[in-house]
Amino acid sequence: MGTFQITGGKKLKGNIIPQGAKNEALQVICAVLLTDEKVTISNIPDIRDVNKLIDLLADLGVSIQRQGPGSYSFKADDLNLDYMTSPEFKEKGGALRGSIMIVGPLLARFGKGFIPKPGGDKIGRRRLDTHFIGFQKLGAKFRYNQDESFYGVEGKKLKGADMLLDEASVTGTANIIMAAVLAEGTTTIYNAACEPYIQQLCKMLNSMGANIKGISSNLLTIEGVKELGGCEHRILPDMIEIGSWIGMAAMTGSEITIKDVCYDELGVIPTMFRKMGIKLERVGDDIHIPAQDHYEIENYIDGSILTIADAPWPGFTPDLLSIALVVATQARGSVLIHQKMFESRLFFVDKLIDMGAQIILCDPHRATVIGIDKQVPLKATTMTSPDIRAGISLLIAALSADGVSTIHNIEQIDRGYQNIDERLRAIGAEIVRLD
Ligand SMILES: CC(=O)N[C@H]1[C@@H](OP(=O)(O)OP(=O)(O)OC[C@H]2O[C@@H](n3ccc(=O)[nH]c3=O)[C@H](O)[C@@H]2O)O[C@H](CO)[C@@H](O)[C@@H]1O
Ligand SMILES: C=C(OP(=O)(O)O)C(=O)O
Repeated sequence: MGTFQITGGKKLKGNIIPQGAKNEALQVICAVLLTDEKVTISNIPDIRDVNKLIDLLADLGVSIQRQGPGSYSFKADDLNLDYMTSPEFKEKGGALRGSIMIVGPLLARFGKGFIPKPGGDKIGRRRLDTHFIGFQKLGAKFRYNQDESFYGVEGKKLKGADMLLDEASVTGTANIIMAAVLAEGTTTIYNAACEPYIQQLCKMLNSMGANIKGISSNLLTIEGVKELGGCEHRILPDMIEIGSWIGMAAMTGSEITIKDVCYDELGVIPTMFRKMGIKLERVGDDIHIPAQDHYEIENYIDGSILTIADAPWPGFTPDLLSIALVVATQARGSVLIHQKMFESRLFFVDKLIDMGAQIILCDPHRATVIGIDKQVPLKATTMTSPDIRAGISLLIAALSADGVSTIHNIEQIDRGYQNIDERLRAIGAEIVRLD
């Protein structure tokens, strides 16, 4: 279990370049399985989850070449499908959430796809019904081995279908799209997720020869094609990292410029941080956050307390709620944080309370934060990162705190943040990685 030791209270200053988006990378890397031609993807983040997925594809027989930093070419022309029933796959395939998205492409191209129950954060129940109901609508047969928690779908000839998803699942939508692009006929997916990750996947698939319409809406129409070819694709900057750096700048009172953010793809994220009183300026395609001693949370027009709640895109992403929560602890004013999607993502507030934050955990989904307006800094402490976004939130708290904090289980942070200690040291943070 790795550990960070952080000496808090330092002002940070400088530029930070966001990594490529983790959740987009996991989708588009799975999409290389849809063709036997070469697919080159750039801006791939060098993080644990993505590297595990790349390893998994290599084990499946995809030839992978590193073209340069963050750039890989993939050629899925000689796959070993028997690997999917091997004990090794049953162990490795379940190590991350994103691996579930190999099932759609394998089903579409080879008529079968298997996966052990996928991992990812333990942040509440994370069902997979949407994925498998979608595959069944396309004509696949589903089976689930409860003893081994092993999922499988088979179907030699998928047929386009109309479907209304039971929920706008991000990975579920991606999986169904990747199955439908090679199905015979037309598929419509209503209540589709439309996060930038999904939009990027659809654009990539169209450049491979797919025919997807309605991109960026919740109604996708897909005309199946016989085969897909190679392409080149660049991953967007990670919007969750960008939000994390905005929060970090505000909490530590630092002046930071986040470079090349693809601002137009950020949806409500900048607005939400502005509602928390954080000044941020768009400069070209950068975000500049000036040093601020105070920031004040806005109330609603009628004077009532602001709620920050997650929702499927274009709503506020659940992956930034923990960060909004930690930022609120040092704001002037109060806010209700309502994590609607996941039921176990707010328990890390105990640690913030130990550090001196004023938070009332109303129930597993809601926490009221009474900001202390930086009158007293948080106190350093020892903590363990329960999940990726709680982990980064605790790290931000530690950077702002008075004294030396220790965070254990930093593998959770490394899952999604590339070289984080080195990048933060480059802008003045005092953070040491202990093994
Ligand atoms: C690898 C990857 O891409 N992971 C992301 C993906 O996970 P993932 O695709 O696994 O998450 P889903 O979108 O399927 O669902 C997330 C949770 O929200 C609930 N739900 C979902 C949609 C909805 O309309 N109502 C609802 O309540 C689900 O029941 C589930 O508990 O999307 C999540 C939601 O943005 C993000 O937190 C994850 O970072
Ligand atoms: C919950 C997340 O990731 P995963 O779906 O991989 O667990 C996340 O990125 O915040």
